[in-house]
Amino acid sequence: MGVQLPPSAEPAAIDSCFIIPEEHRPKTAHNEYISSRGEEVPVIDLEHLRSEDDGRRRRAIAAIGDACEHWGFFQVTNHGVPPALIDEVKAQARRFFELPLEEKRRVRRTFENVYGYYESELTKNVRDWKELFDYGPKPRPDLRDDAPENVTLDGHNQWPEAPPGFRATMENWFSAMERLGRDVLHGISASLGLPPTEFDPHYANHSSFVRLNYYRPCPNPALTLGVNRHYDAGALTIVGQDGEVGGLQVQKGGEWVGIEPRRDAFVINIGDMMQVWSNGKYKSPLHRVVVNESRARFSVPFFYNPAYSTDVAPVPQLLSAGQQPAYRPINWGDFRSKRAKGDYADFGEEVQIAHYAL
Ligand SMILES: O=C(O)CCC(=O)C(=O)O
Ligand SMILES: [Fe+2]
Repeated sequence: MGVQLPPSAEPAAIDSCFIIPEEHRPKTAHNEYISSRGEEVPVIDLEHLRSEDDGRRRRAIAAIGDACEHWGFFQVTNHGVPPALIDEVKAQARRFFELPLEEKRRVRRTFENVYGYYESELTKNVRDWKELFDYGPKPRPDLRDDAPENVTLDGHNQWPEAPPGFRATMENWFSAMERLGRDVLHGISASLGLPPTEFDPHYANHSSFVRLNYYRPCPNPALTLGVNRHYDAGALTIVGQDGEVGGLQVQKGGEWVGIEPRRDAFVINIGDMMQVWSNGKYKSPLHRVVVNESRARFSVPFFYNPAYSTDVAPVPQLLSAGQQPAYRPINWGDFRSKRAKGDYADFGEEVQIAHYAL
């Protein structure tokens, strides 16, 4: 006798534009955070980086190096970002994403201006199960957002009228992320055996931006992804995670491992440009976001990237005598614009750093 499933056990239908090919569908749930080998993404106390105690500082730097080599991901605690600001950003983002669609579309991003609201980002040419809002630096805060001085290669910031105070909160957040980005970058640089300030000259006119991500509950999370598998193109990403709802996963040893959401931590991952600078010692990790049936998830990555004019190449001091660089120089602005095109439409294979390997 056949077993009759109750109707509620039938998988719910979702629009086909969100459905990803069978072999890339998620098998690891949003709330699994330990690998089959019992490993977890390392957590590093940033306080130790500021310590007067040499031994402590060296151990923290070594832990960063180890995490960058073996995971490409780590979490940082004692990061110095005020908890009240973190709560405010989450509350403002939630208020914004809960606005009616027509309201959000008033600040919709366009092909010419990547900043603003977007509800249909494509990663690997499938639609991601999420909404986002991007904004970037404002070199001249005293001038209008669309003044020529504030228009970059990416466009200019567009701010919604509601919720009240949204813009001020997000501008404070940008400054807090610049400070944290610099601290983490110094730690990573030191972990490579370089002066902590090695990369600072490339950051005078940095091209960093903030993304607010909102992942609604999904009736069939097994068929889709919040963000499909990808490498971050830039140097360094700092992710403020939803303190409760997990979903971010990194691939390690052929297995997808979830990153535990912690209220007291930021998630750091390195990107393609750091892989090139380190001559492949540090690996830009493949990662993705899975969604779930019952709870919305919020995240706020800060992509801490060098100036667009930067030619990124393996740092010569990291090459031992006679060793050849593994990559030819990559102009960051050029690489970024090629990669970004894949966000809008199917332009065929996305540009990857493998194309620059020597
Ligand atoms: O939502 C997250 O935790 C991370 C999203 C992500 O990987 C990205 O936006 O590049
Ligand atoms: Fe990412």
